[in-house]
Amino acid sequence: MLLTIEGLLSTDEVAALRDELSGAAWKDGAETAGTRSVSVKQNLQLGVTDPQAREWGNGLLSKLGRNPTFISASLAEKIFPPVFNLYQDGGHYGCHVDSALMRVPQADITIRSDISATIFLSEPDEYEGGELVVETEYGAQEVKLPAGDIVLYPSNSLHQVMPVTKGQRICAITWIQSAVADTPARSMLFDLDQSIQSLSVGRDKQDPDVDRLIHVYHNLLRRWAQV
Ligand SMILES: O=C(O)CCC(=O)C(=O)O
Ligand SMILES: [Fe+2]
Repeated sequence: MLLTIEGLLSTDEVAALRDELSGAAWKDGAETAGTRSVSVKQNLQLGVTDPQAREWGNGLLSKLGRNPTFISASLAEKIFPPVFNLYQDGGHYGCHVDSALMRVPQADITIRSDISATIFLSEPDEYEGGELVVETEYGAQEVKLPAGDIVLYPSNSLHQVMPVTKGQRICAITWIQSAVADTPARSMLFDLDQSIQSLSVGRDKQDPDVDRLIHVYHNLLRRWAQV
């Protein structure tokens, strides 16, 4: 499931974050690449060990934690502290799948990456190239979203960031361990939840049909969730 959520951050929130990031001490992203992906990764990064990045990342985590679509789609159990990426001068990230297990530095936590997420912090007209290309069961999909939007995709999908040939592409990325690791199961739960939400509108609070669907939702979640 490849899902985009519009307006996770408002225009003002993006502007404030961009302002802070403009003075940040960016590091070579190759330092944090896995042994194989190091050969395909060319960007600048602000990692979890940077106290300021940690603080800005926490701001993003609280936005995610309050977004109903994100909550319903991800069923997040654990979220990796967001990392900030900057691509420029041909910077790119070649085709890869994300590492399955990610240890959170300075914390005794390991996260299994079920879902990968990119929060776009540059407007599409600020840079050329830089599309996030994700292989899906229906073929490759190119993603280049307005600043403040987020895309979620399964971490086991092959994906790449095309070279940024002009301007700068700044984004935040994170990985989510979901209570439901299986993508098709999680996707069905999301569809069911979305339908329950829209069917509930204008109906009695105790509508028996909506109630039955809610019971089905929870009983499927009980069957599939691992916590
Ligand atoms: O910048 C992006 O949109 C994704 C980057 C990526 O795939 C990664 O850092 O693993
Ligand atoms: Fe990736």
